[in-house]
Amino acid sequence: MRRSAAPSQLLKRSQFRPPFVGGVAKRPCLEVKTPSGQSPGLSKPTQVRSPKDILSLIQTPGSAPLGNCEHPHTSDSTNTALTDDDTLEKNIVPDDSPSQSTISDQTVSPSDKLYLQSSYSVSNSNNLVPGRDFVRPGHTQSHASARRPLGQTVQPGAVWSRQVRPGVTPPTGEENQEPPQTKYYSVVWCKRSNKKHKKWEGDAVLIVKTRSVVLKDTEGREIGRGMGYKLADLASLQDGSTLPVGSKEVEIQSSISAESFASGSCFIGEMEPSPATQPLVRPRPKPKPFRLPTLSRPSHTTENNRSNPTPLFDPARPDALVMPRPPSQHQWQNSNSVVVDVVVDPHVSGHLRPHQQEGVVFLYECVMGYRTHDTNGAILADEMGLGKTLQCVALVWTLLKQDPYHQRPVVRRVLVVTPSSLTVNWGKEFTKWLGRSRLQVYIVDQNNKAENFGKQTISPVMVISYEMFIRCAQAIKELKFDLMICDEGHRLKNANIKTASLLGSIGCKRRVLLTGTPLQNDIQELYALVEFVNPGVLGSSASFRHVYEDPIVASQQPQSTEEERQLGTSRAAQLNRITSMFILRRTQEVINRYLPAKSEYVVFCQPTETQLEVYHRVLGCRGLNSCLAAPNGTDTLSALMTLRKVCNHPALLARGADEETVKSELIKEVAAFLPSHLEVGKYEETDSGKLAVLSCMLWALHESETREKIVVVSNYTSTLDVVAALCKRYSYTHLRLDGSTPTHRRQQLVDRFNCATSNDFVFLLSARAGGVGLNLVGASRILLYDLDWNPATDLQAMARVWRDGQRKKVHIYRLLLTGTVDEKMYQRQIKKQGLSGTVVDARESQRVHFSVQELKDLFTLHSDTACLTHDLLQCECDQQGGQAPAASYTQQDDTTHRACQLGSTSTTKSTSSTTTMDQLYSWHHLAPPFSSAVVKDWCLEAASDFITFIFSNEARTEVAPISSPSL
Ligand SMILES: Nc1ncnc2c1ncn2[C@@H]1O[C@H](COP(=O)(O)OP(=O)(O)OP(=O)(O)O)[C@@H](O)[C@H]1O
Ligand SMILES: [Mg+2]
Repeated sequence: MRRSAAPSQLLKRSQFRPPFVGGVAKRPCLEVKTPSGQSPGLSKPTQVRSPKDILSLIQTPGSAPLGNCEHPHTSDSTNTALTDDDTLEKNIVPDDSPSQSTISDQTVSPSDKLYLQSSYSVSNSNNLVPGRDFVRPGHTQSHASARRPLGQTVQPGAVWSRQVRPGVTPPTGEENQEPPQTKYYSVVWCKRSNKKHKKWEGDAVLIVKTRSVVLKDTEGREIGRGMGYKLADLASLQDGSTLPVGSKEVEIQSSISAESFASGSCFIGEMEPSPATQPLVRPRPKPKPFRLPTLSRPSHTTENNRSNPTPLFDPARPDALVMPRPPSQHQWQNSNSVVVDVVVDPHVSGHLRPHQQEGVVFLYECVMGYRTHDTNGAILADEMGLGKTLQCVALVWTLLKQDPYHQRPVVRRVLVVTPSSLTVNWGKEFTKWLGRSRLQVYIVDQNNKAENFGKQTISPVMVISYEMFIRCAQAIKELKFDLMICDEGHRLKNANIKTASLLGSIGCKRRVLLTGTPLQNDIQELYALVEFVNPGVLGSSASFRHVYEDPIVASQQPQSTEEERQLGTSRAAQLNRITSMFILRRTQEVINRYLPAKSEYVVFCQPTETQLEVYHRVLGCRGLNSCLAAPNGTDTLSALMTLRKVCNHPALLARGADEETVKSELIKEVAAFLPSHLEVGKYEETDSGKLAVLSCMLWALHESETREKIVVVSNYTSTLDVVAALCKRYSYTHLRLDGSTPTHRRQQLVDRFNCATSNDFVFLLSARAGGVGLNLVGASRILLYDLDWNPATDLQAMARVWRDGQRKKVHIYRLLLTGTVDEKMYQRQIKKQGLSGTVVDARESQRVHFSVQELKDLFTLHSDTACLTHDLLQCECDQQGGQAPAASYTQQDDTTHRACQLGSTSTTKSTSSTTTMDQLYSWHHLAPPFSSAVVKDWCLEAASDFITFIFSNEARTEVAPISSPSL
C-alpha cells in the first residue's frame, strides 16, 4: 500500500527546535580545547606512536615502506640491546673479581636442544643435500652456532689456552682508548665450574659493549650479564675464547654481524625465499631408476603420456594462466619425476582479474612450498570484495586435478571452514565459477553429516561452519584433508580459543587463511595467525616476544632511546620481510575500476526536542558523573551506549526495550525520568531526528520509479526493531538478518533479496551478524543508522553493496545526530584512520580506552551547531559544495585541500578506503537550504527538513566491462 502524504508532511515541524538561526550555522564555542587550541577529538598527531602504529609499518605490498618511519636516524648506527654504559661503569669492581650479575639462570629445554642440534648453516639453498643438511623448517641459521655439539666435553688446554682471564691487567693507556663498537658473538654456555671437562648446555648470543656483556639465549631471553671487564680482554675475544658471565661461562664460537643481530635472524633464523620467483628453467630429465611396473595409475596418466607428459590445459594459449614450475630444490626431492606445466582451467582463469591471477599464483606457490622452505601456509588478506573466494576456487580446482610432477593430483580432499552465514555462499561460488558438472561441494548441515563425507565419492570439497567444526573435529581429523581454507580467519587470532587449537590439530599442512581485516594492528595476533598457517616460522612464542615484540614495542615508548628505536625499526623490517613471503594484501583500489560509481553522504540529523531533553537528563545522571570521576570500562561503555540509544531513538531507554535496559543501572536511573509518552514499541519519527530522516528517505525511494532497494544497518538489534516498526507502519516489505537468524535461513534471505523480481524493499542487517562476507548487491543504497567505534566494521558493512556484481550506482548514507556522541565517534574514526593509516580489528570496540579528558568531550552535548565536525575543521567554504577562497587553499599530497585544515593530521597515506581527515576536506560541505542542485540526491532532499548538514562525495570510476561466468 502506498501512502500519498510524505512523512515530512506528517511530522510536525514545530516539534523540532532548530539549532541554528536562518539556516546559517553559528560557530560554536568549543567546550574542550587543547593548549594549542584544537579540539581533543581532532588534535594533531604526536610524534610518539603506539605499538599499533609501528605495526602499521609491518605492511604488505602496496603500503608505506618502513623507510617512511618517522623516527629520525642519526649517524650513530651502533645497534645494541645493552643498557646505558655509564650506569654499568659506576659499578666497576676490582680487576680480580669482575662483578658479573646473573639476571636469570635459565636452562634450555629439551625441545630447544633438539632445535639447536638440528640447526645448520646454509649458504646456498640450491646446493642442499637432503640428509646431510637439514634444518628447522623454513629456516637457515646465519651464525655458525652449535659447531660444538651440545653435551660434548672439551679437552682441557685446547681452549683454555686462549681464555680471557678477567682481572689480568691490560697494557696501560686503556682509559684513553676509544670505546669499542658493540660486538656480537655466537657462544655456547655452561654453569661456571672448575671442572676441566666442560659440558656445554646451550647456544646463546653474547653482546659485548665497552666493559660489559649480556648473554641471551636462543629465544632472545636474557640469561646472564656481566660488567667490569677490561677493555683489552673483551677486545681480544675470538673463536674458542672463554669468558665468565655471571654464574655461567661461555665459549665463543663465531662472531655475528651487527645486521644479523639488528634483524633478529641470529635468534629466529633467516628465512630464505625459495628461488621460485626467479625465472624457471626446464630441468634436464634425470635418468629414471629401475621400477617394477605398477597396475594402479592416476586416472589422468596413461603409459604414453607418462613418458611424454602433456599439461592438462594448453600453456601456449595467449590467455593461459600457467603456474610457476617447482624450484630446483623442490625438484631434487622429486628426483624421479618429469615436470609438467600446471595450467589453471581456462573456464575459471578467463574470469580472473589481474590481481586475482596474481593471488592464485601466490597461493599456489605458498601451498606447494615453493616460496619458502618447508612451509605450506598462506594468508590472503585482500580487502573485502576483492574476490578471495574465486581465487580459492581456482586454486582448489587446479590442485584437485593437476600436479607439476604428473603423478597424482596435489590434493585429494579439501576442507573449507567459514562463518555459519557463508557456508551456502561458498557452495554457490564453487557452482558459479565451475558449474555443477565439474565439481560438487559437500556442505555440512543437518542432512549432510561430517562423518559421512568419507563414504561418498562425488565431492572432494567439504564446507563447514566454525561452530559445526568444533562439534565434528574428531571425525574430520580422521578424514585426512590435504588442503584447509579458513574464511574470515581473523577469528583464529587467539591461539588459545578452542576453534584455533582444534583446527591446528587436524594434521593438514597446506593451510590458507582468508581475512579482509588487516592483521597489522596487534603483533601478538599477527603471530597467532602466522603460527596457525606456518607453525614455527616466527620461532616460539617466547622468542617472538623477545626478538620482535618487546624491541618493537619498546621503540615506541616516549622515553625510548635512539638505539631502541633503531633496533625496533630493524626488527619490524625483518618481520615484514619474513611475513611478506606468505601474506598477501591488496586494497580496494585494484578493483574500483570494475565497480560502478559510488556517492557517499555523512548526514547530520537535527535532534528533536525530546532527544535534547533526554540527552541533557542523561548527562546529569549520577551514574554518568561517577563514571567520569572514576572511569572504568564497563560503566563507560554503558554510559556511551545510553547516549547512543538516545541518538537512535529515546524510546529505546524505556524499560524492557531490550535486555540492556534491564541490566544497566544507568538506564534504570534514566527510565525514571523519561517523558511519559516514550514507550517500548512506540517509535515515532517525531521523537528521533534520525528516524525522521530515514522515514522521509524511505518514503521518497519507495515512491520513486527506480525500483531500488535499500539495506539499513545497525549495531543494535533493538534499533532494527525501531526501523522494522517504521517499515510496518508504512507497509514496506522488509527482510531481517541478525544474530538470531538461523544459519540455514541466512543465505535464503540474501538470495531472496538479491533476486531482481522480489518485492522486498528493505533489508535490515545487524552489523555484527551480517557485516562480513555477505553479498547484498540486490540493493543499490545502504544506510548506516549508527556507527561503530571501529571504522573497519562500518567499512565491512558498506562493502556488502558496493562490490563486484553491483551494476547500479551505489549510494551510501551514514546518519549522525548533530552535536552528540554520534559526531564524536565519527571524528574518532576519521582521526584514527588519518593517524595510523590502517584500521583496527573488528572487535576493537570492546577495548575502547578513553582518558578523562576524552570522556568529558564525549559527554558534552553541542546543541548550538549545525555540524560540529565542520566547525572543528574551521573550514571557510561557502557550505554549498563550493570551495574556500582561492588564497586560502593549500596543496598537499597531490590532493586539493581546503584552507580550513586543522593542522596537518598525517603524512601517512591511508591504505584503506575509509575516509580520513584529509580526504574529508575535499568533500562537498553542504548546509541548508538543500536545493536539488546542491544535494544532487532526491532521496536526501526529501528529508532535508530534518538535516542540519551534509558531507558528500562522489567517486566516479571508469567502469570496466563486467565479466560473468557463462552458466
Ligand atoms: N573476477 C570476477 N568477476 C566477476 N565477479 C567477481 C569476480 N571476482 C569476484 N566476483 C564476485 O564478487 C563478489 C565478492 O567476492 P567475494 O565474496 O569472494 O569477496 P571477498 O574478498 O571474500 O570479500 P569479503 O572480505 O567481504 O568476504 C562475489 O559475488 C563474487 O562472485
Ligand atoms: Mg569472503
